[in-house]
Amino acid sequence: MASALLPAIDIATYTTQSSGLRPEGLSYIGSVFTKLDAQSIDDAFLYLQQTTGPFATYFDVSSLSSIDDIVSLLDSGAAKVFVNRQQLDQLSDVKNVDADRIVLCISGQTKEDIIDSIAGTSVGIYTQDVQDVDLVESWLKEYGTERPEVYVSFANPTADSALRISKLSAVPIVPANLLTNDSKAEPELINAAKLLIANATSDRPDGLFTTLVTDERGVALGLVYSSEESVSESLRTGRGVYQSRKRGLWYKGESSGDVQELVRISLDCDHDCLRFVVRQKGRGFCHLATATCFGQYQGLSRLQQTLQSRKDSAPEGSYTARLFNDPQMLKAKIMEEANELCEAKTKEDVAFEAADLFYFAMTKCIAAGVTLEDVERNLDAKSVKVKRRKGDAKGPYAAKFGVASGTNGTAQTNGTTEMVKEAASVPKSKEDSAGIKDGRIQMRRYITAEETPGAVQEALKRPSQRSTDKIMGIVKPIISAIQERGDAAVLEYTHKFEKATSLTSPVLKAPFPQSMMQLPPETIEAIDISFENIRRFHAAQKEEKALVVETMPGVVCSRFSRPIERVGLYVPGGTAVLPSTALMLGVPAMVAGCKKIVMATPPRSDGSITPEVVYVAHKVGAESIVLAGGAQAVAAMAYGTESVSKVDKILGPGNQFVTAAKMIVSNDTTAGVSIDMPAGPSEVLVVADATANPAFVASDLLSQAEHGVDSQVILIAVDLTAEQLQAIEDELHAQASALPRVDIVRGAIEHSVTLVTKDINEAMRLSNLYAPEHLILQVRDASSVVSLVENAGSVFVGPWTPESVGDYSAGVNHSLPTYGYAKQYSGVNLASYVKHITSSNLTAEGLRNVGGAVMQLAKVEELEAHRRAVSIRLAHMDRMGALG
Ligand SMILES: NC(=O)c1ccc[n+]([C@@H]2O[C@H](COP(=O)([O-])OP(=O)(O)OC[C@H]3O[C@@H](n4cnc5c(N)ncnc54)[C@H](O)[C@@H]3O)[C@@H](O)[C@H]2O)c1
Ligand SMILES: N[C@H](CO)Cc1c[nH]c[nH+]1
Ligand SMILES: [Zn+2]
Repeated sequence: MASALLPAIDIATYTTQSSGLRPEGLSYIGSVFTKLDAQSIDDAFLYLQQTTGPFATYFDVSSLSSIDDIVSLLDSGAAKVFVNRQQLDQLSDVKNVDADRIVLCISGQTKEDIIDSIAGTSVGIYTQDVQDVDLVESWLKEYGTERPEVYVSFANPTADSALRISKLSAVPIVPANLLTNDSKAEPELINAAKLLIANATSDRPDGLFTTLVTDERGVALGLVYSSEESVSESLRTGRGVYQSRKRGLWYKGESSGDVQELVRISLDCDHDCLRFVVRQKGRGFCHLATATCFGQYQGLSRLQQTLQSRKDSAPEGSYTARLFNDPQMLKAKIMEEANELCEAKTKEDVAFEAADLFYFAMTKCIAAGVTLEDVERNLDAKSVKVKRRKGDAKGPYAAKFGVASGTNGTAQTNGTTEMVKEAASVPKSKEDSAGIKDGRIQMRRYITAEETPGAVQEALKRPSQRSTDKIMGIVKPIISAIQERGDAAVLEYTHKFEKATSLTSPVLKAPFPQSMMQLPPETIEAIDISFENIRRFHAAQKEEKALVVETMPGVVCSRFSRPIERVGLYVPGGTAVLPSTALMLGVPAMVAGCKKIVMATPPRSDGSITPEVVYVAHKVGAESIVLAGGAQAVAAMAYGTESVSKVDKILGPGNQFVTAAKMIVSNDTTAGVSIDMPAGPSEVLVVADATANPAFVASDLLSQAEHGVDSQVILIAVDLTAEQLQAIEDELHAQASALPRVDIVRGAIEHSVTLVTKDINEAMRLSNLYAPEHLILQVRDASSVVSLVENAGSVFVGPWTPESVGDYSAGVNHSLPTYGYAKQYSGVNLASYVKHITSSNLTAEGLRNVGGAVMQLAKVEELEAHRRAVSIRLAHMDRMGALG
């Protein structure tokens, strides 16, 4: 359906234009028109990206030179493009471009000119800057209605010329700044309501227009009548306003409160029925308090209504509410139902299983604030795509079900190395580099010289984390519960999250029973070797002597360190048990001389603790082990409970709940506790040049990718050829496929990237920008590159230094800042366990030397007692003749 009226806008300024229709007023009409040139094309793409809702945008692209830009506009959601003859011919060769999305710009204004111009085409026509409206009117009349859609813009737009064109079923294009929704506005403005219904017909004696009211999904809510006045009022107020045959002008919901927000007004195909699309508020449209005048909503609309009401306030025991509160369970149900739908054979079974899947999928949508209308808008946007995807199954699914996978084909489908090679060849475009075309475990690739700096920065973004607000919303009540109910609350959360329902005490006090640390001798040996290396490296960081400086004769300043008395060490245990983290946190605490070491780690579901962790706790002299994880463990150590000892500082990495809890307690002045740093999902960045061994590079990337799906690994390839890059990618795919945690790796690799740089300087600039937790240098003369490192948690130099030596046994610490915090934080080291105290010690001579400066500054700050503390002493010295 062509629009009854096209407001013309300038996309760069229409949101701020001072007169005429603003964005909301325009949205009621539903479509806008804009003329593009080479300068405004970027604005157009941005506009299409940002504009949601009922706008259909028509672009005059006749002055653009690139046909690719025009196709991209259509692909990005442009409703129609107005093109010149040459562009029309070029577009006819492009697949998937529907003729009804093209309008031909014609120059002449006589009927003969027009017949010539549109010969051989069936697209709409646009005649612009019309001066002689009579002429256009006459050929429009002559043509009748059996003609293509016609769009007309005017050299001097007036209400009269626009109305004349509209009445002949052509579409007037009128500048938005001349349109108004207020019938009482300035006379020089053109009333949009008049234009909208100029071409509407009424078959009723009272002249009212039959009006169908629907919701955004097109579900009929009821039938009413409109007049020019009611349409005008509706546009002015943005509400459903109609013409009641008994009561006159009817502002829907004025007395009942069941008002309607106006979305859009349009005409049907033969102009004898108006359609109002509205958002109904309150109980519903019908006076009988049902959603529609034909009864309650059915099907998906009904499901949406029910789910939304469950989300707003669920009755006790509601299954849907349980799903909202347990995303893992919802995920499991969606997978389960998708599988059952795939297995269903009969018509009945397919309908039954599809209904189940819709229910769980809609629950996911409502939980995320997504409506059916949003989903349908998405479907509509996809349906107008010009550049169609092939639609083959993605790698793992293709491999599992033995079907075609992606555009390049892969080893999974036919096993030919030729095709694998083709898939891995250096990409030319971003789309090629998406890394998702086949079943290979492969990072996205970017050649930095071919990208803008912004695109490279975007590629280096960490995977998005759950919103901080959401995490805080989960963690705060846990912390309050621990503060209020101590041990009982800790146990409750451990029962809930760790499923360790048999546990009756949240703490295990030292000495730990030997039976809890039974280990194979080779494990004991490995822990002992690592323990000793970590001890040595951290002991060497000890400041044995105080730092002493005489700043002026007789003025001696010194600084010495003291261990923090009580430390709480969090050892993660969610996706993997990490006894090595117990070593990394416990050994420096012991070396620093912390008097009380409290360790916390989530217990296993049978209530026991990993024996390796108990063994390490024993070796470092821990006072106790808290058998809890997450925010509850952090809160218990921050505030103390009946059995958990309160600590002064909490250290250790963890997931988002742990990190959020650490931040909250460290900001609570009543807790009196500090933290080490934000240490989240593991990361590694490998810089490799042509001297690097592809197998080594791949193994280092994978060693951090296997930590969790939220891990991220980056390869910066310095001036590598396509073959060298491919060798690394082949290794990565082959090694990853053989790993027990391949599914986790796949998740991590999905948001991991390779950047191909020209030289080592560019590589290091990007590495410093990213500030990785671990930086691996596998380049020629790697030691000399260390001088270029500005930001990194820990650096691994040369081919014989895999990152995992640092994770376990070399001696360096593996508890390191992630998420770019290496720009301002150090990893855990001995200094993390001590505080520094300074002291000053002055002789009488010293006070004479520095006293004048002190007294003068105290005077400036008007702090007389400060000044006197010096002057009294100096006077005393004078009296005593201390210095003569
Ligand atoms: N940066 C470093 O130095 C470093 C070192 C080692 C590990 N890590 C990282 O630490 C992280 C460890 O995370 P993890 O999950 O394996 O273990 P974790 O011990 O940090 O978290 C597990 C705990 O999270 C809590 N939890 C889980 N789901 C919850 C929910 N829905 N609501 C409230 N609490 C919930 C539970 O109490 C559970 O015990 C990984 O990302 C790993 O890469 C980082
Ligand atoms: N690489 C992790 C820190 O990001 C630490 C670790 C423990 N075990 C193995 N790795
Ligand atoms: Zn690791």
